[in-house]
Amino acid sequence: MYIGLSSLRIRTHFVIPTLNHKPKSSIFSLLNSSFSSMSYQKELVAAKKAASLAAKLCQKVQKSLLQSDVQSKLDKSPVTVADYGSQAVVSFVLEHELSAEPFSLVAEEDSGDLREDGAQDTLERIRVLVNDTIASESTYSVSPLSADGVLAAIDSGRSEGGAVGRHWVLDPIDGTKGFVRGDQYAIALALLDQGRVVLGVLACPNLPLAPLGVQSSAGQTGCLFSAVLGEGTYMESLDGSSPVKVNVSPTENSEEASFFESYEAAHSSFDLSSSIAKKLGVKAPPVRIDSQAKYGALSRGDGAIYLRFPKAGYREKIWDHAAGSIVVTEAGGIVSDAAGNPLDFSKGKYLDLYKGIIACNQKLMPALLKAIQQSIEEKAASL
Ligand SMILES: Nc1ncnc2c1ncn2[C@@H]1O[C@H](COP(=O)(O)O)[C@@H](O)[C@H]1OP(=O)(O)O
Ligand SMILES: [Mg+2]
Ligand SMILES: [Mg+2]
Ligand SMILES: [Mg+2]
Repeated sequence: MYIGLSSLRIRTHFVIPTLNHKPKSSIFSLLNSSFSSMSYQKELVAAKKAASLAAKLCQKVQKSLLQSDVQSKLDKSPVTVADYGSQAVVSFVLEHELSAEPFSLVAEEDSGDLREDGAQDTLERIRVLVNDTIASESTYSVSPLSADGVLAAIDSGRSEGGAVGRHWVLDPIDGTKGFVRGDQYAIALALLDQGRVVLGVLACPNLPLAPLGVQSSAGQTGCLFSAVLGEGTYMESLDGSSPVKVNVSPTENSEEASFFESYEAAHSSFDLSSSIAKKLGVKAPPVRIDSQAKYGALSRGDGAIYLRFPKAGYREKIWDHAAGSIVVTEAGGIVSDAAGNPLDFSKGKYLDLYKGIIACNQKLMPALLKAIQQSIEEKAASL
């Protein structure tokens, strides 16, 4: 159902919940029951193993990152040996663990630059990293990958995704700028089934296990979030601990709700988020961290709202939100575009959306959508 708010049509999640939120109408119930009767346990085990191993590789590289490890892509964004290595490891583990299933992977990186003249040293560094990481997993007794094997593993991420069949969706390092800075980043892996996210895993090697802002005595970092449709969201330590169920903040009071946004000012309009926060009466300053670690932190209630408004013309990719969105929705939250429309992961690599991406709990959503619309109108009027 939509309500008119000025010229914008706003989908009222709080009236008709998304498919993840036990909708009442019969068509939604039918759809949901057909998905929830499916088990994704084997896929979940494989995804957790793949993301954890890739996290090991990334942690090793981040500890001693060399200047030569970081390159620039055509769009000027950074890519490192760890982005490539992580993609190769995830691709290898998924194919190995799920060899009986058809395999389709939509992933951020491709091997184009690594096949150029002069990239041999970088490729060799990646090959050694990938083989060392795979060898550290005692259940794999496979011969080491050749350079061609590594290139092929990276390139198995070339699928376009879509609304038919199953597709894995991977960001091997989400938040590469944070990774290079020594800050937050995530390995984000999700599974689409008939265009819908049914499973998501987020490995966040630098995220404290204790809630942000709370000092734990041990100060342990490294979280693994996982979610399967209809089964809730769980967090465990990347070092191995029992998963605990997590939930988004239950707050109904927007004045006490803190919000997350990008660390990088180029990734999101801070002006717009500040205007929205002011309208909601938010008192706390924004919590700015890189990557989908924001979705993980939101899923366990560290903050209550996530705001992301990229510059006009920037197209969001599915691997930047697929895992994070199910981690939040299965923890009881809502993820939508700035007009309240659910994100549609069935259209290939890109998300078509209005203005940006927001997330919070169901009770805060109506006030948040209203504040966003007012702020957008005021900004347009001031131009
Ligand atoms: N100009 C941009 N605007 C918005 N997001 C961007 C931009 N350039 C890269 N990104 C992507 O934004 C995400 C991280 O943003 P943030 O930390 O702000 O949430 C990453 O997925 C990053 O890609 P990448 O996966 O290559 O790091
Ligand atoms: Mg990138
Ligand atoms: Mg990304
Ligand atoms: Mg990335």
